[in-house]
Amino acid sequence: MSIVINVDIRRDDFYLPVALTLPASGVTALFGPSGCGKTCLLRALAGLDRYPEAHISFQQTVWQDGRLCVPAHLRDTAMVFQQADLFTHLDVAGNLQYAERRVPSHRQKVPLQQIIDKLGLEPLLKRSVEQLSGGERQRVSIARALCASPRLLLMDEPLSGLDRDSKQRLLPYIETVCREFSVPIIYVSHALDEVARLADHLVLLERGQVIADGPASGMLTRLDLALAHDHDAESIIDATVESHDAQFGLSYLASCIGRLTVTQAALPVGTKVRVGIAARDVSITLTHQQQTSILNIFPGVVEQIVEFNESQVIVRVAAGPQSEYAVPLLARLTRRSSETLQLQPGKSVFVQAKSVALL
Ligand SMILES: Nc1ncnc2c1ncn2[C@@H]1O[C@H](COP(=O)(O)OP(=O)(O)OP(=O)(O)O)[C@@H](O)[C@H]1O
Repeated sequence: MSIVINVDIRRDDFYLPVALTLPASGVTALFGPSGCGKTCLLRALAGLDRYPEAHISFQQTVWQDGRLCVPAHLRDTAMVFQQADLFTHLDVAGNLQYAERRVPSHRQKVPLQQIIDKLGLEPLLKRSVEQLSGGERQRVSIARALCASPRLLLMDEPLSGLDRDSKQRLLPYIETVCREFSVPIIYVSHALDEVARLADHLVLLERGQVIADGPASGMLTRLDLALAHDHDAESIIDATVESHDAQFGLSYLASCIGRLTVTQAALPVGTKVRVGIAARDVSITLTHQQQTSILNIFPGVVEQIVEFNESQVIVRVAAGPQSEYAVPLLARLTRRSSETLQLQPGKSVFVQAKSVALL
């Protein structure tokens, strides 16, 4: 099941050739700097802008094949923009009901109450739009988009107008939408922290060019891409809450590289989470250290080493139980340490993560 996009985007002197096959599940982030063409690509997918000779299909449905073009309102997509465009003359409930009424009768509707419950909107239903905070408005916008029972949700920097706290509060709701309603999301952003938290698949754009695309954990740690060279570069790991240790204020997570230890999280056992490990917080040893304060230590094998600056290198290690090194992790070390340990591709090592953060 995939989304196929073949389109040459032309806007005055801007040109972006796109040939992508994306998964029709999970969150796919379109990531890149301002002006690289993220919104243009999203609009082409939504059918808001048309380009001749394009081929766009969603699962088995062809949305455009050259001149044959399904108009935007028949593509079963819904959009959430940077600024919530809610009807100000209606209260929150009115906005949701309006969207729900517009779903064509042949389409299966997502029950409105389910959307209200999952997005925690019950206390806001009678509020006028003007009485909502920025974060609440965006939450209502997401709910309204869901009321349209879309097969694909398109989000254009939905968090960029919000402060840090509002953003942190809204992010879990976006995950909820994708998981609980099984709606794939195409998510435009130029914020690396949002992408690390949300994306399953990542499309990297630079001005007028699709640089690369692939599963997010691999893309964030590819040493030939700029993301791994960012000062705040991190590796991501999907995990499940396994148990809590109240005595020490810790939580233990099951992941495919082994058991992770994090600061105790108020999450039920079984909750799916994602953790981030900053490259600057990872060190490498040749033997499994026993007498150390570090709790997160995993075996791995060095895949690649590149220069970060004149004194530091970035090492990409495939970590996990031997014979199935599954997860790429980045470590930023001094060049001197790398030479002292004689690190080279293929060498077996242990990665030690000083800090593992729930995203
Ligand atoms: N309607 C238009 N007419 C002419 N040029 C346009 C039009 N829309 C976009 N462009 C140009 O296309 C390029 C890509 O724009 P786009 O909005 O897709 O970038 P973006 O990556 O979404 O940027 P941002 O993160 O700032 O929103 C830019 O150079 C922009 O000026």
